[in-house]
Amino acid sequence: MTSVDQYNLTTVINKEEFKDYVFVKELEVEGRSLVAKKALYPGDVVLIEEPLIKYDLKPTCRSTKSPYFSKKLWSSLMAIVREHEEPVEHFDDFKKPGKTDNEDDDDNDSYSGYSSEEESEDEEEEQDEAMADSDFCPGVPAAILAYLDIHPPTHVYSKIRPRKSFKSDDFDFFYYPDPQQEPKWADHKTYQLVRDVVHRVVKTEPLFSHVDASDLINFVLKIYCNAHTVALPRAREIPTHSHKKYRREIYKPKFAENDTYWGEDENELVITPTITLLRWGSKMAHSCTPNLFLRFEPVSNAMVFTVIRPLEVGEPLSFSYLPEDDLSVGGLICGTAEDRRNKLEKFKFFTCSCESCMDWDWSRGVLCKKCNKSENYCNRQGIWKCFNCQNLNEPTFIGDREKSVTRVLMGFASRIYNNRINQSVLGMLEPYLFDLLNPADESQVPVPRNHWTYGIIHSLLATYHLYLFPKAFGKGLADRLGLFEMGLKEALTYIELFNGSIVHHNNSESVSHGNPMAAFFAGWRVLHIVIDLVMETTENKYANATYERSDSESDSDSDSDSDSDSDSTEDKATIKPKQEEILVTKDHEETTPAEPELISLPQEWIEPITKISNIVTEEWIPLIEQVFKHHQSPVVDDMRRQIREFAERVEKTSKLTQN
Ligand SMILES: C[S@@+](CC[C@H](N)C(=O)[O-])C[C@H]1O[C@@H](n2cnc3c(N)ncnc32)[C@H](O)[C@@H]1O
Repeated sequence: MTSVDQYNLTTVINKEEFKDYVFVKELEVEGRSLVAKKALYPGDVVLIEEPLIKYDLKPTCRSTKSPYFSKKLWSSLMAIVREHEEPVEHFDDFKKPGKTDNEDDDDNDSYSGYSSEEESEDEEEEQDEAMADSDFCPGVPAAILAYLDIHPPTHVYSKIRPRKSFKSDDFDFFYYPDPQQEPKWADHKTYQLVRDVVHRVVKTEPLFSHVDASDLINFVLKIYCNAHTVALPRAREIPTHSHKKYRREIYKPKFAENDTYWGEDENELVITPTITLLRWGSKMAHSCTPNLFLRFEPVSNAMVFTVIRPLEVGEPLSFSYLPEDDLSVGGLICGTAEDRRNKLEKFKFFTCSCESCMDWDWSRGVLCKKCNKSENYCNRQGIWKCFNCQNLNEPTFIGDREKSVTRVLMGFASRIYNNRINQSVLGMLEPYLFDLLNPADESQVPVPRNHWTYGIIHSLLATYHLYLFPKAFGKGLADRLGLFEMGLKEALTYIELFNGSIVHHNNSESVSHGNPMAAFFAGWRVLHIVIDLVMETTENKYANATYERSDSESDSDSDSDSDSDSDSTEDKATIKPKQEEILVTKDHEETTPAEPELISLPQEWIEPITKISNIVTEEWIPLIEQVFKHHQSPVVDDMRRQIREFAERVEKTSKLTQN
């Protein structure tokens, strides 16, 4: 074991704690890694580090961040990479319920009820996007462009001042697959792609004529093996209702000082992906159930690594190299262990041997053909076993069915959460998702309860019933159709499934921990919709209202108000809450909403909402409070405050109903 102060610590901001908390150790499988020097506890911040290099993954103009960017060069780099890479499957390809992969979808318009003009514009947009992003685009072009920051082409752009000057050995500290050391890498497809692309770029692009091809190949490989992708928020939209507005008012000044990269409300953020390479952050092993949580703070320009579960002396520190979001297959939330391993082998050059990958794949429970329970799991060797009847039999669902369910779900999720939902997708969503759970075609296997896709189906259904449908067709109609009750039960199913990861597996056969932070942030997507709905529904928004009437209005309009149609009524008439009763203006323009008059929740909502509230307050809040106890985040503080207000509101309004 070696002390970290034997090495260069210039990029480390919390040097004292870092030296006190970790050692460098050569591990048998993971190689050089950081291990705990003393017992560590949730909330301990082991490393705060500035990146050695940071650049845009998708540069769009010449800027201080991308001084060598030009549209021509970028298109040329993208075209070279695409020429060398294999075509990839995209998830946005929908088929109707009951249709097989090979059937034509030419009656799509009559099914969705939308014009073909609108449809074809969407298709064009999608094709553009599919062209723009592929497995190695824009990753490889962006890394190649970033290399010019380190080795500037002085012969062409003598006027561009380098952003930062690098020492000749700055990049020696990073692992990369080197075929000269280990000949097996010469056959790795990603290695071959990078090698061929770089040779072509150096040969054909004048800006790269001074570049040593093998140094650039190594640099791109070091980026792939060691760098982090950080999604920074770029712009924020105006909040829509007073509760959100109030939240934003208190949140805005803090946000300007400090920020985290996973954002507050994905629907309101435009994200710009940034690549960062950290000298020490890159020395931690990967785990699919990591013991550290990683976030970026733009103001201090630093990555922060926080402990999320207790670590014993000598235990390796780990974080996830894989995406933690709920949109990427092969990340911590979506996909199977096999998907994760394939991704790590392709992009990170290793076969994962973390505790989760050595365990049974608990995210992939499929139906046992013998006992018909979704308790059949697979191990690393591809052996299936039923944990209910112990049978080692051939399971159902895996193969084409699993692939097509995955493709459909990720297609919907990507459209919904990237704000690319049109009316055609909106029309398909519910029948499609219901069909996955109860297929009209009896030869199709329903999605099993213990398969990861079951949770995603419920998150999408909850989003549809609680948010998308009411937004498109009105809350009154959603209420009359009982969609809120349905959506709340779906939200509960989703949150209960994630709670399994928050408190980790208690199955006696399991050796792996869960993914509490990833589960918390993915769960938030649905939780915040539930919170907004409950807060809005339990406030009497007409309590302090005045009724203003314009002269032109006829008397017959006056009786048109009813609870269930409140949205449309609000549009037509002029019922306005009194401004001064909503916002109490204080000396320094600080605004506080007036105490709302509370109204009861509908009786049928109470059970699912109370269960959701109990889970998040008893399990999630203590976890978040521990993890952020030494290093606060305004984004998480705000989430926590919202959860507390929600729990209080649920308690108060459930009593109202009981009275
Ligand atoms: C970012 S580097 C980690 C530091 C590296 N060991 C070094 O010496 O610089 C990633 C490499 O560490 C090893 N590694 C990290 N996590 C691993 C895991 N869970 N299973 C197997 N190898 C792992 C792999 O060799 C991988 O390519």
